[in-house]
Amino acid sequence: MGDPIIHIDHVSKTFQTRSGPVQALDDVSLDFEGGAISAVIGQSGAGKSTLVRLINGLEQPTSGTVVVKGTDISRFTERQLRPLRTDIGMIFQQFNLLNSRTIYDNVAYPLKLARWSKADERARVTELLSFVGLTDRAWTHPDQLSGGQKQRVGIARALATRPTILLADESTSALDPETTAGVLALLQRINAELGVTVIVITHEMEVVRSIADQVSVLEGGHLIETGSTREIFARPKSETTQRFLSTIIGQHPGPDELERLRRENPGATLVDVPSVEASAFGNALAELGRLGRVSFKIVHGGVIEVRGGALGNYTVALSGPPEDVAKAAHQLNVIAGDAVDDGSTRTVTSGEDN
Ligand SMILES: Nc1ncnc2c1ncn2[C@@H]1O[C@H](COP(=O)(O)OP(=O)(O)OP(=O)(O)O)[C@@H](O)[C@H]1O
Repeated sequence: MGDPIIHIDHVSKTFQTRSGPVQALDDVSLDFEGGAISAVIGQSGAGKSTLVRLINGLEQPTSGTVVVKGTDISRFTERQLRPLRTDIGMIFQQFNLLNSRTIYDNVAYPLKLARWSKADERARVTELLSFVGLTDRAWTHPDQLSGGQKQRVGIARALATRPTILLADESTSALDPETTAGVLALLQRINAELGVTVIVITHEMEVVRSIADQVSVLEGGHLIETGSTREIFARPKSETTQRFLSTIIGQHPGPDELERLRRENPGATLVDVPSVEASAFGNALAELGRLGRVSFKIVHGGVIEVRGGALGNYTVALSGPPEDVAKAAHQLNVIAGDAVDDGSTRTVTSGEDN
């Protein structure tokens, strides 16, 4: 990893409320890589929005430091924060557009605040509306647009002052899956074509899967996992991450499914292979094929595409002479052992149980 563009160092944030202090973040240390798309995932109340507000200086940490592009902004005044605000664009779940203004004026708004000349403003807004595919809607109002189009206006506005960092706080949570895919594709273009560092805050693993290079998992104000998306998807350490993953990756069979699989595969040994690279799994199956006397069938699971490859969870039914089946189960253990730290491939039911 290169130099982090944002460095969060032992940050805690406590809010004083009438019913007592609320610790929104507890000793969080986290780096965001410049030029990457990073995601922060967590359930409601995990501390995601608080983290975003610390990055753009809307909140100050109770302790610890927030360093943006080498500058500690933790104790900055409003005046000191001004240049940072134009360098960090922000998009929101509810779009936050000005309904009484045209699309053009919404996008031009930050440029007016930054006192751009009329000519520069016009050129920039024209360029941005073309980039987000809304040139023909410049003179309409937000209430005439669909949710996806409104978010595109939000994105154009966020990019107006040419920020190098874009914070997207639940930017697709109000959108249907198809529209979400369009907005995520746009965020990828912003990252790839404009070189903008994108930080996506979400409670949806599907958003992480489809665009994030890196992911950090927050729970109850604690950072419980951080790393490359591929690594975390292949080796989820915490139960929370596993739960998030189970929403998108083929799950391990539950007790009822296991019962059904046993009924449908009498005499077979069922082996569960968690979160393994699809290519490694394919190679392992080819090896099993060479054992000759073992027949195998994938009876449960699924494969997902993540940045840089495919990962899957599989349950395999093995049948044949017991010693060969044991050997085959061992081979599956070996590939999963490469994939997960605890080598947690398990034989969930052996042929002898039936
Ligand atoms: N200004 C505030 N005053 C008091 N408590 C706050 C404030 N902001 C956040 N909190 C509390 O801090 C905790 C973390 O909130 P935060 O909004 O950061 O979580 P989140 O992960 O973004 O959740 P959500 O997705 O629901 O917004 C919650 O318990 C919340 O009630």
